[in-house]
This record gives sequence, structure tokens and C-alpha cells, in this order.
Amino acid sequence: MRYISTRGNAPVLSFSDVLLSGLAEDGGLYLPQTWPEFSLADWQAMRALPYPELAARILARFTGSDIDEDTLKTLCAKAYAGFDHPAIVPLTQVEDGLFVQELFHGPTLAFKDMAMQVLGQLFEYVLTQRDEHVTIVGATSGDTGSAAIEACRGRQRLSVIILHPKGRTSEVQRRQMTTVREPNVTNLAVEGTFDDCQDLVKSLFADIPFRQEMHLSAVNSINWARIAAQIPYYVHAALALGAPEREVSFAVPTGNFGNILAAWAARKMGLPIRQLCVGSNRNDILTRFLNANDMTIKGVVPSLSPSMDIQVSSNFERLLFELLGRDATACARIMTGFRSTGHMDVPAEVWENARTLFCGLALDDAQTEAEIRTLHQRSGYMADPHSAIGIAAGRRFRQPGIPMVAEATAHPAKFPDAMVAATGIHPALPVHLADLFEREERYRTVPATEGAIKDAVRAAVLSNAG
Ligand SMILES: Cc1ncc(COP(=O)(O)O)c(C=O)c1O
Ligand SMILES: N[C@@H](CCOP(=O)(O)O)C(=O)O
Repeated sequence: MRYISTRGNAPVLSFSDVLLSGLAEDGGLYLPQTWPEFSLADWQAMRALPYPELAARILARFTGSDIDEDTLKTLCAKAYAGFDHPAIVPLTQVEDGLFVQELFHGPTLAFKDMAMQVLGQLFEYVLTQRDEHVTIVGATSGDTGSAAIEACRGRQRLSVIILHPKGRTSEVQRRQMTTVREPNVTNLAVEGTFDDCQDLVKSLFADIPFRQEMHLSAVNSINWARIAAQIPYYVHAALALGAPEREVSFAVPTGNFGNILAAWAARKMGLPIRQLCVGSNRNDILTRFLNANDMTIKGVVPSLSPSMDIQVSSNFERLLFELLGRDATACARIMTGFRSTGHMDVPAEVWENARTLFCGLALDDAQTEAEIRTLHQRSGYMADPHSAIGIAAGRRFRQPGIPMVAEATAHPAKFPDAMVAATGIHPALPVHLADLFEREERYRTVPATEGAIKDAVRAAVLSNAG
């Protein structure tokens, strides 16, 4: 299996090289050169598999000859061993035809663990084989950071540096990152938004000499391995609800567009998915696009669902590339225009094509709070603000006879203030995080400049080497 860049001007790489390099050298994102497909019988055979084996079966199509399915089985078994639910990704019916799939049973209580725990294993495996070390630089709006730190902490072959937007995550989210003591972990509180953090990470990758000198790698969903490891839970839910003989729809609270892109990839591989519904908060660039072909950047505004306070959804580029018929030149032109003008000029036929599958609903904070409250009153289900947005989108677009699965992406205990305001209940943190507020924090505040981040990365790499 080989991978190509959405901008057409970077080397074609194998899975392991894509894993280690993260972003393509031309600024584009890697995608499989050809999409693997599963037959009806292949899907049916997966129904009987425990989740880690299902994940290994799907990932094996993406790793190709770099990592075989048996090795992946071992790595996935280790990755999911620490999850606190026997089903790993339990599915619950909350309303007629509306299901919730919980993706937050990993160590950091958000869906990021689903892929990040696998990535930790993959990095360890590939770096040991090659006897190499990499420096992971990641941007987070709240959840990717702690999941990456948890997956990489204490690993000799990895240094991890995480940029979070200062004051814009929940306190639980910040403490989950900043109270980790292992010396290979560095936290930077950036004076800016998540988009600033993500841009800074990309600018470090664009400086090829710096990237090579520091052996940079990525754990954000710009890294294809993240998306690949997010595909299996869509397959798991769909098979549980009657696929491949029956269609299923998904509603996904969306920010960087990585999670829903994984569902799109599952469909590309033959999973019968009818609809993909984007849920947004007030940072509603994606729903404005879907509803009116308006992809114009407005300032990022803080919301009750801080992990989705994003305006530049990196993975949209992968969908755009596909909808343009894999025309990398057109994709590069549109993406460059977007970054210079703040407006993405999506051809009308591409927009119409996107709308045949995707739909979008945006909720403001008052609507999000009302959704959490009513859902709790009606069904007893406690959804965190992100998941609540997905559930609202799922209800809005559900079609008769087609099960709708809303992805629950975070545990409510990560957002206690919103939960208390909506339900009067303060959800407890699980035992392993019960003393989170007594742990000492370690982080440095830095301006949102490339120079400041480069200095911090150099310092972290030097101190780890010494
Ligand atoms: C809890 C939660 N829900 C939803 C999202 C949005 O997911 P994506 O960025 O993959 O669209 C995020 C952040 O990525 C998140 O942390
Ligand atoms: N919501 C994310 C933002 C980064 O998303 P990613 O999937 O690209 O890592 C977060 O919580 O950090």
C-alpha cells in the first residue's frame, strides 16, 4: 500500500513512512493511492471479531507489507487492554432509531484514545525496527493533547510537545496534559486559538531543514494513521446494526473533520452508509459550507464544546481532493487560495456532490445546554456538550428505517461546568483521575510565533537527548 499527497508534489510513501512523517512535504495530506475494499463476505466475517481483532483486520489493509495482520492483532490488543468497558465502543439506543456509540472509554476519556493508543504502539514498533527517535509536535483544542501524551509518555524513542490554546480548554482537559511528569512530555500554552496552534505546527513541518533536523512527526489527524485507526468503530457499529445487509447513518460532532472523514473512508471501502451528519457549535464553518457553500473563516469563538472551537478543518482537504476527482493541482490551488483569502472557492458541482452524503447542523451554547438537559430528562443519558451536538444532529436528520448512530466523543466529567448547568449533576472523574486537581501542573506560556515554538521544540529535544 502506497500513499500520495493531496497536493501532488511530495514523495509517494509507504504506511510506516507516512506514520513517521505526518504531513506531506508539499503541505498536503497523505491518502491511500487506491482505496482498499471489502466484499460482502469480508464484512460478514468481521461481525464475529472482538474489537481489537476487527481493528487489526481493517488496519492491515492500510499497512500493507509494512506490518502484517498478526502483528497488528498484538498491537491492537495492547492498545485496547486498558479500556474500562468490555465492549470498548458500547452502543446504546437513546431514542427510537437513534443510537449512541461511546468512544470515551480509554484512559483520557475522549475518542482520541481510540486511535492514539494504537498510534503509540505503532510508533514503538516501527521506531524499534528502524532504531530511530522522533519528535512529535501536536496541536490540541483539548483532547488530542492528553491522548497523545498518554500514548507516548515514558517512551524512549519519542519526545512529545503539545501546543494548547491558553485558557481555551476545560480545566480537566488542561490538567490531564500538564500534570504528566515524564520528561519526554512538554506542554506549551500558546497565546492564541487552536487554529493558531495548528498553523504553527504546520509551519514547523513546512520548514524542511528544521523538520529533518528535529525528526518531526505528527499525531494530529493530519497523520493518516490517525484516520485509519478511527475507521474500525464505524464498522463495528454498522455491523451491530445490520450492515452489510442494511444501511446505517452516522452523526458526528465535528471540528478538524478527522472523525467524520474516517466514516467516509469506511463507506469508500464498501460499508453501506446512507448519511454522514456533521454537528457543529458556533464555529460553524462546516455547516455553513454544507448548507450554503459558504466556507469563510470567521474568528474562533469559545463555546461549551471547546474541543470543536476550530475554523480551519484540516481533513476537509482530503475530502476535497476526492470530490475533485483526485485533481491535486486544483486541490492545491483551492487550499492555497483559502489560506490567503480566508474563503474557500469550492466548485458548485463539488458542493452539490458533498451534499448528497453530508448534512450539517450547528447548535449555539443555549441549544447545546438544552439538548443535554432534555436528553437527560427524557432518557437518563448524560451526554457531554460535544456528544450532545452530535445527538441533536442525528435526531434532526434521522430517516425512517435507517438506524442513526451518534458518536459520543467525550466523557461528561471532562466538562463539569456545562454538565452542572444543564442537569445539576457533577459527573465524577474515574478513579485513575480522582486526584487530578491535587496534582502539580507543568507548562510554559509562549507567544503564537514560529520562532517561540521552534525554540521550545529545540530545547525539549536537547533536554531529552541529555
Ligand atoms: C470531544 C471531541 N468531540 C469532537 C471533536 C471533533 O472531532 P474532529 O476534529 O475529528 O472533527 C473533538 C476534537 O477533535 C473532540 O475532542
Ligand atoms: N479537537 C481536537 C483538535 C485536534 O484534532 P485532531 O483530531 O486533528 O488531532 C483536540 O481535542 O485537540
